[in-house]
Amino acid sequence: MNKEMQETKSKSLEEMEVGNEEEWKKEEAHLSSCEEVIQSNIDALTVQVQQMQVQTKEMYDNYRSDNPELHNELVVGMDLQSQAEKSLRKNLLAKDKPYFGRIDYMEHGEEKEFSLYIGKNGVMKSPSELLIVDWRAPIASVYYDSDIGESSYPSPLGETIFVDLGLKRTFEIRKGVLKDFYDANVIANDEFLTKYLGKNKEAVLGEIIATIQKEQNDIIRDTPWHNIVVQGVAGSGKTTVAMHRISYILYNFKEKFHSDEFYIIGSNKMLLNYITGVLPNLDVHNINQLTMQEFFSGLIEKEMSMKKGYKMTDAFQKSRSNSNNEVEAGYKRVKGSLQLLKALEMYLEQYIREHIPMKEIVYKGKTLYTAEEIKQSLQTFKQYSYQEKIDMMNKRLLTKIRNMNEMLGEEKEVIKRECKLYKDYFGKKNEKIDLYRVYKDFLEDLYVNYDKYEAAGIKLPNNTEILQRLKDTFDEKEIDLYDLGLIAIIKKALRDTVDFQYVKHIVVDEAQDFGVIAYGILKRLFPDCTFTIMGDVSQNIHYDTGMNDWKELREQVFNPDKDPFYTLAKSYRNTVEISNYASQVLAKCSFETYAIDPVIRHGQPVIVEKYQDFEENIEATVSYINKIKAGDYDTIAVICRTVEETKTVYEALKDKTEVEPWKEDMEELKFTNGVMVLPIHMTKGLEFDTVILWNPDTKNYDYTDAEAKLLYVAITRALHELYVLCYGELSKLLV
Ligand SMILES: Nc1ncnc2c1ncn2[C@@H]1O[C@H](COP(=O)(O)OP(=O)(O)OP(=O)(O)O)[C@@H](O)[C@H]1O
Repeated sequence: MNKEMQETKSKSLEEMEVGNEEEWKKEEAHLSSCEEVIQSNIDALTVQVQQMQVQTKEMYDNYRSDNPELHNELVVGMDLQSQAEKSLRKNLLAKDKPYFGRIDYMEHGEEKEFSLYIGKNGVMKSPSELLIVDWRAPIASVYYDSDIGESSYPSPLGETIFVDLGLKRTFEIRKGVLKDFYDANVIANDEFLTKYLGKNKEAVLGEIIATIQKEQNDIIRDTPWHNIVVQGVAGSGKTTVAMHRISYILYNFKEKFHSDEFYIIGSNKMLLNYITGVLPNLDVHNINQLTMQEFFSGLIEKEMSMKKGYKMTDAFQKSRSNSNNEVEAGYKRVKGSLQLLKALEMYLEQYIREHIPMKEIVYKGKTLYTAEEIKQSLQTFKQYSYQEKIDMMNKRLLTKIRNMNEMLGEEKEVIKRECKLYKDYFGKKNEKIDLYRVYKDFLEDLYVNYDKYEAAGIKLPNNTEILQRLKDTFDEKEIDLYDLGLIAIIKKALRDTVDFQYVKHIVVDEAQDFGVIAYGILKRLFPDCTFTIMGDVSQNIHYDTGMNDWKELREQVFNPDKDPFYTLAKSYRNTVEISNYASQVLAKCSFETYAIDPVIRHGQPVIVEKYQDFEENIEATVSYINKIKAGDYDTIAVICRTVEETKTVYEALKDKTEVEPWKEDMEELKFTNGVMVLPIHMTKGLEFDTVILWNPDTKNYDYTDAEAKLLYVAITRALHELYVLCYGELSKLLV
């Protein structure tokens, strides 16, 4: 929809909705009374904060570490100051747009109707009187969950409170002026959403607090005490919902969850920057955001020194995502499979058994430990690493030796000497375990002793070429994120467990792109951490390694009885025309797909054009880009199949029209307004006003499930317009 259409649309809505002049006046009066309160809060808090800053400075200047009273005063003073600053910040944020929603409701059994205004931030009129309720508060759930009539919400104490919802109103307020409002019983949901979705796209993910839908609200407000897995079609709001969920959790569970214990994991930096850009707006600060590769390598930081000469491989740089070569495909599948993790765990158990002496310890004629007791002790220290086990067992043994010698009345010197003899009995303190070496040995063992793993029920491919490829790749010092994750497993099992205690919640976006093994590894490394997993198996761009269904993750990594699985079918991003075009691609696949239910928002038809050759295709691309730029849209992507093709197209375009500069290291790319020429895998999770799909011909996209997933990703990046410009024979997936 162009700007003109948008304006006509909102005008007609205004006419429909603002019939009731009296209501309009009341709302205007309410808004200005709120604004007055907010302004007076701001004035009072500004003074308060200034005074507190002076007091805190004084306390600092007079601080003496030997005066505990002064210390306490300083701590309390700083706490009060930060609360006042926070309050001031909230009021300042509320100034231009104090609220977006209102609910009128009556609790069952009560006679009084309450009217609550809901905003991005809660604002108090006085210490005991609420002016605006925060969207994350339990009662605000009613706004998102229900239409007019019966509804309920969970009280902070966990009981369900039933209410009758009499009014649900959404406001449009700009710079403190009421522009419009809509009542839920008057305007159809899709029509209402269309107003929000027709807008141009900035190169940042937006917040949706005014229009969160019930099925999204359920996910946002689900407890952080268990894991959740969300399958949502392209554009169904997975990423947006995940960011709002973080905000919700940090607001409602502040005692238990702190932002620095939260991790957002994504597939590349550009995506991470794009999605986390919304967080400050949602009152979330100091969250960790990392690619999976960075996350794993951070856990084995010391080992990561490049002096070892290992280089990271990028599946896309090297080859196309689907593999015709059986060994290559098999290799990728093993890399992503839980079986490899199980095999490593079996190897590590064996390693520990072989390295810790298990035989009876007889000392001065007396048995200090039977072999069985040693075995049992190891069992007791199960959650500890090999090194920690050794240290604890050595300590226990030394105590026994010391006690025995003391009982025998030995001299101190003798006892010292005896203890020295046994101090490393179970193994050395700070054993220098080379984690890479252990991993290398494991891969060798897998190759040589395949039968042993098979006998233990571990299902590895019975193909020596694949096992050889596993070991050779690592020998050639090529390493990927799964290797890093497995090395982290070795670190936790053999060296120390302390580095693995500070992660409370992990959110993974585009989760389908990682093999299920990545989640197995994370769960083993952080057993007490919970996960929010967001993905769409139809968008798995690492076909052989990533996940093409959720079964294994749900059943083998998580607990399907405890950890809920959600599906999101409504798609908010694309016009109906683009969404239908994407659905047709999925319909050609053999895998089970999830139905897409687009919000009814129409745009221009998808344009599919055929050209003679590369040059003509470039000319057409330039001409469309110029036309689009002259119009209303700000973000444009030319999406190519591979990195090499992207570079060629970029080189051909750059002198003919303005495009974002090329980056050899794609991790340095930043999502900006303007024209970006990108390979498909870099567009994951992003959205653009307009997409030009570059040459989707039969050579670029075979008629396979893997290629269909790639095309589906590319097509669904477009919000308003899609141009398919091809000079080869159009891929069979698109006809
Ligand atoms: N309830 C909503 N109200 C308004 N806009 C919404 C709503 N939910 C999602 N959107 C919009 O839909 C678009 C897609 O959202 P998002 O990127 O979170 O989807 P996604 O499921 O992660 O997509 P993909 O899997 O294709 O990357 C965004 O522009 C987002 O603002």
